[in-house]
Amino acid sequence: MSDTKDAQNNNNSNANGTPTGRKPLTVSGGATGGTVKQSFSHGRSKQVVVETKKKKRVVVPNNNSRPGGAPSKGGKPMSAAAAAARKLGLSEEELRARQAALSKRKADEEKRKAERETMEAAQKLRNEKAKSLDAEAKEREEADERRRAEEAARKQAEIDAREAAEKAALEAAERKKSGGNDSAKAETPQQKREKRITKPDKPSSKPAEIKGEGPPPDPDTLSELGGRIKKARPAGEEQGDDRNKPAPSRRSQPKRRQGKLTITTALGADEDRQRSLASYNRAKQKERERRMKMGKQETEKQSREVTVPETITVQELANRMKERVADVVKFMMQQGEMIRGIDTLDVDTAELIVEEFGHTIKRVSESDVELGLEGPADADEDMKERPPVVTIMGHVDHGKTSLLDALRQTDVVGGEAGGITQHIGAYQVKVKSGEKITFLDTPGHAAFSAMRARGANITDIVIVVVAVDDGVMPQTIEAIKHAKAADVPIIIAVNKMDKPDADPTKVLTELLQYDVQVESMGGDVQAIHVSALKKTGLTELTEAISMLAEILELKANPDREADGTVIESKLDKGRGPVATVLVQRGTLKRGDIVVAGGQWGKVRALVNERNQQMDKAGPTRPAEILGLDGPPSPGDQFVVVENEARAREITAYRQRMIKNKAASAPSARASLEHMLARLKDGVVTEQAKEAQLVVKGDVQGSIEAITHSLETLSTEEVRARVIYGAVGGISESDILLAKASEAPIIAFNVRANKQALALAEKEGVEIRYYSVIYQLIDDVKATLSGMLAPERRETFLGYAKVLQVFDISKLGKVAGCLITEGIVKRGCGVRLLRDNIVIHEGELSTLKRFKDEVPEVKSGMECGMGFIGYQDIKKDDQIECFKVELIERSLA
Ligand SMILES: Nc1nc2c(ncn2[C@@H]2O[C@H](COP(=O)(O)OP(=O)(O)OP(=O)(O)O)[C@@H](O)[C@H]2O)c(=O)[nH]1
Repeated sequence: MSDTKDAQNNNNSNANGTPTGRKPLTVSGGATGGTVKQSFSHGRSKQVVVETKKKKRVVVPNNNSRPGGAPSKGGKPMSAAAAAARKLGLSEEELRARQAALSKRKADEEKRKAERETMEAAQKLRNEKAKSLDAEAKEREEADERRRAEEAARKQAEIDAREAAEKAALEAAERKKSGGNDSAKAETPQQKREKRITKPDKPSSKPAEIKGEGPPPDPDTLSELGGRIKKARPAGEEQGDDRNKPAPSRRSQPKRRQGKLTITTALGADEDRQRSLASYNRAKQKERERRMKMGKQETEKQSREVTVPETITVQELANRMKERVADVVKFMMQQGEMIRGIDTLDVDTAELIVEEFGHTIKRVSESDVELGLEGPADADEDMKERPPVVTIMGHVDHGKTSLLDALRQTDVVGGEAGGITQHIGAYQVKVKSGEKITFLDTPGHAAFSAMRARGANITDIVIVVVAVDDGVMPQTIEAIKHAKAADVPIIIAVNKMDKPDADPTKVLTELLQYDVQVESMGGDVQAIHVSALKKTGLTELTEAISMLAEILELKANPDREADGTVIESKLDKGRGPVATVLVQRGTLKRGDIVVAGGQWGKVRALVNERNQQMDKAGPTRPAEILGLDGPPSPGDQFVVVENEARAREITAYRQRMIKNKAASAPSARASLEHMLARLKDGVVTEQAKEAQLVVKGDVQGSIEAITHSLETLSTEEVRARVIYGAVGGISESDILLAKASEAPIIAFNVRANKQALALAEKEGVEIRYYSVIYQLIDDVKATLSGMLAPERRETFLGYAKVLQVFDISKLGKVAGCLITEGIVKRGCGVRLLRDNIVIHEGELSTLKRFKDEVPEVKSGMECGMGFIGYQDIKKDDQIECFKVELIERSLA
């Protein structure tokens, strides 16, 4: 390896002649090459090519040698840059590059700095701008606050000034009254000032006047005006009246500068403001009171014509006057009357109030709502023929129902449409001649007489059915009376003519007694012999009806709003309230708004006796109507009205009337008049016992019949009263009502629903079910009999004479007696007689023979007798002993 070293040494000396002690590094790159002879053992050698790689040179600062160690060309002196570069151990280019880089960096830094400064300046500018905006907003706010405060103060000043004016005016008036003209002349300057201040018409200018004219108000005036005149100043300032503007007070000046009005300053620090707002409220209140007092004089107030019925609530009256209820109540309080909004006023009191509030009253009757309900009368030319309405009456079992059934079958339409299927209280048949007849299907029992009477009133013809075998009976006579009272012509139907030995002449002769003279006997009453069973004489009967109808010239105007009468009503489970009505005038149409008694509704459906839907029903057409809000009462009038509002108004009035009637009913019984009447009749004045009942029935007619029958059961001692009677099944509300009144429920052909049953069981309400009216009446009769006070029957037992009176510590006074007559029994009734005068009546407490209590003591024996709660027994007193029995009574 020594060869290699040599070669290197050669290379070193060749490249650089300077003795550096180490091999100089060459700048010029690239590999330098050469060959070396390499000797091996055994004398062998080899030429080896040596390649030298250029290495990176490490620059030592104080090393002056250049890379490669080459001196400058030609030995010329180096430039300053070169020297510097050399000094740094860099080439001139490197130095220049380095310097350029340095100067570039410096320039960049300066540029960035400049940018930063610009941005900072812009930010600063923005901040300043925002600050100034904030300040402006603040200023604006402060200005607004100030304006508001000044406005409030100005308003306050106006109010104060007005008050002062009123006061001054009042005082002036008083002075005028008391002192006449002299006092007016002797007006003090202060009064004059006050007058000026309170000029009423220009309130806005008043504060200015206060300051602008005359001397400042003296302290007395200020105190009279509540010291508020001073506050008018800000208003004057606002108006720009600077002439007499006082120098702003020191107090107010800094406040303005303080800027924004805070809650603290408003509530605490600013006493002026607080006082001002409070007094503003007071002034407002005063103003209201003044308006209330001087309501009549208010020029802007509208005077109204107030419609007032006989009674009106305070609330309603206030509404109609367009006044506040509180004002009306206040006014009445001033009159010494404490009333509330819900209280009812009579028309005279209402008039007083109405006039006080500056209105005029128009007195009306409450029933005026019904005015014009029936519509105008029909003109003759509008009248058209209508079918007759026929009612069948007669005595029980004379064949009314059978005859109605037979007549129903005469209907020629019936065959085609399946016949009359519904029992709806009224139906129309078309007889062979093509004429129509409407029959009212009224039951014949006496209990239904009230309904029958109504039937007679709406009917054109009455058919009195008399069974040929039975003749004229009480209800036959009643039927004739009803028909005559209603001035309705009669047709006599002598029924059961199929019976053997039928003698109609006997019946017709009998009728003469009741002022019914048939044609065959020279009268004008038609008598037809019929057999409902055999269906004979029916054509003759319908012909007689048609003939009579022709004579009666029955007409009605079909082209108008319908009205008529309710024949029957019920609460149908599926269909709701259903009313059978008979149209008497006009034509009832589906969709019409109908008022029927206290109920109203829109006719949802019209159904005929064949259960067919109809679009309309003309005069004397019976129809069931659906859509009412409740079942009306039989006999109620129905009428078609123009709109729902009218319907509501009328029904509300009618319901009120019904309620009033119900409310006044019990008090009428307990009235003085009633009591006097009873005394006159020699009736005992003891309060009658009352059996209260809740009646639920299938149809309204049954309810009426039951109520009527029960009323007839009542005596002076006991009375049955139906507190509630309604159509429909028994509901929970019925049970609750019955429970509240401790009344049993009478269910006629109706049942209770599941919930009602459970409730009845829970509440212990008794429900009695009936389907026969007689049974119901008998049951109630038995109940009433039970309520009758039992008869007290007294039986004489014996007499005892007091021989001696003992005072026994535990028993009190005990009389040692001798039984002079009859027998004395333990616990019997006793009367203590002294000189034949009854001084005590009571019961025996003890009856002893010697020391033992005994059940009885007979005549001639001695015994000890003590009285319950009575001690005043004396020697020689007589004791009458008697037995009392209570005997049950029953209604006749
Ligand atoms: N022989 C005969 N019996 C008749 C005739 N009409 C009715 N009856 C019978 O008389 C009885 C009573 O008949 P109804 O039609 O129920 O008599 P009503 O007047 O309607 O009876 P109430 O509804 O209870 O008032 C029944 O048994 C009928 O069969 C008739 O023309 N001839």
